[in-house]
Amino acid sequence: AAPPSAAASGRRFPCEGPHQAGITTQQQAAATFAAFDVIASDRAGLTALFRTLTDRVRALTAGGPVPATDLVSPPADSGLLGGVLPGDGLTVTVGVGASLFDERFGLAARKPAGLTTMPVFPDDHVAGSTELHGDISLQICADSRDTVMHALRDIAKHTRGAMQPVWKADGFLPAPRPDGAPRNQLGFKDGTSQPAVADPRVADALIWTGDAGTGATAWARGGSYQVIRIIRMLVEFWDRVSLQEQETMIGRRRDSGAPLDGTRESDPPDFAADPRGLVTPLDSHIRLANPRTAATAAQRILRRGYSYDRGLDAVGDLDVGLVFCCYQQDVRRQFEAVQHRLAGEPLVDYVQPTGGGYFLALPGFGPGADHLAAGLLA
Ligand SMILES: C=CC1=C(C)c2cc3[nH]c(cc4nc(cc5[nH]c(cc1n2)c(C)c5CCC(=O)O)C(CCC(=O)O)=C4C)c(C)c3C=C
Ligand SMILES: [Fe+2]
Repeated sequence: AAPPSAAASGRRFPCEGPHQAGITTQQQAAATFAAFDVIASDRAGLTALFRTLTDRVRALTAGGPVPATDLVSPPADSGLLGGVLPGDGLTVTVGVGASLFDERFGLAARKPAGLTTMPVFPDDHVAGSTELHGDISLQICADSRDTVMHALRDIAKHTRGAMQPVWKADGFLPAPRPDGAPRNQLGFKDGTSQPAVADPRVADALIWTGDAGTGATAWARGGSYQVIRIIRMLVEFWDRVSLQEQETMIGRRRDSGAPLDGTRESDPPDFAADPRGLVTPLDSHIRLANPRTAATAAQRILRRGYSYDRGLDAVGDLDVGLVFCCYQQDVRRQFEAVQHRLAGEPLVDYVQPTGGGYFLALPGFGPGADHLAAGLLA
C-alpha cells in the first residue's frame, strides 16, 4: 500500500480575490506560522519583496510541474514534493506587523490605527521570549506537512536578502475523534463554537476590516487582524485534575463536547437560564470567552488555531500546546475584550502563553500585475 503522504490532495484554494485565502477557508491539517523582519533597505526593495511574495503564492498554490534545472545550477525547486506540485490545499496568508510602519519605509502615516503591538497580558510568560512580533507574518497551511515545509523553503529562498525569519511555530490539526471539532492537547474538542463566517454579512461584521479605514489607511479594507498566541499546555498537571473539574473549567463535556446544559456538541448553551452559574460556572472558559449576550455579540472572533508538539523541556516535561490564532475586524473590540475577560480564569493554572504577535492580514489581490500590499505601497 502507498504511504499516506503519497496521497497528497489535489484540492486548491484560489489565492486571488478580495480577501486572502486561509482566513475563512476551511482549516487544513498542517500549518506553520512564521514571522520575518524586513531587511530590504528602501521602499523599492519592500515593493519588490511583496511582488515576489505574491508571485510565489500564485505559483505554489496553483501547483503543477516544477521548472526544469540543468545539472550544473542549483535546482529551481527544493524537490521536497517531487516534480509536480500537488496543490494540496495550500494557503499562504501574509500579514504585516506594526513595526513595518516605523521610519524605515516612510509608511508611518499609512498605519491603520487598529494595528498595534501585542502587549504583555496577565499570566503571560514572555520574558526573554524570542518568539514575539515581526514585520511580516506568514500563515502557511496545507493538507500535508511536507507541502507546508516546501512552501516555506520556497518563499524563504526567493525572498532572501529582503526579509529574515525571526521565529516559526509549527502546528497540526488532529483528525476529529470521533467527529465534530478536533481535540486539543487537553483532550477537549476545540473549535466547536465559531461565528458563521460563510455568511458574508457575518464576515463583514466580524472579520474583514471595513469602513473604519479611510484616507491614508483605506488600503487596509478587506484585510483582517490576525492574533497569534503560542500557548503551552501544562499537560502533566492537567492530567492529574478530576474530569469534573476539567469540565467545569472549560464549560463543556470532554467526551461529547456538549455544553454542560446540553447533550450534543452542537447544542448552544443557554447561559440566560443559568444566571448564577449553577450548571455552567460563571468563570468557565466558554462562558467568559462568549457570554452570548447582545452586548458581546460584536466581540466574537474566528479561531483558527493548531496544536503543537515541540518535544521536551529541560526537565523532561512535554512542550506541547496550542498555536492560538484568531481573525477579527478589530483587535481591541474583539480579541482584547475576550482576553481581558479570560484573565484569571481557572484554566490559567494549566496554560502558559509564551509568544506571538498582532498582524494585519493584508487585503486580497487580483489577477495580472496586482500584488499583495499594492494599496499600501501605491
Ligand atoms: C482570547 C481568546 C482565547 C484564548 C487565548 C483561548 C485559549 C484557549 N482555549 C482553549 C480551549 C477551548 N476554548 C474553547 C472555546 C473558546 N475559546 C475562545 C477564546 C480563547 N481561547 C472562544 C471565543 C471560544 C468559543 C466560546 C463559545 O462561543 O462558546 C473551547 C470549547 C470548544 C469550542 O467552542 O471551541 C475549548 C475546549 C485552550 C486550551 C486555550 C489555551 C491553551
Ligand atoms: Fe478557548
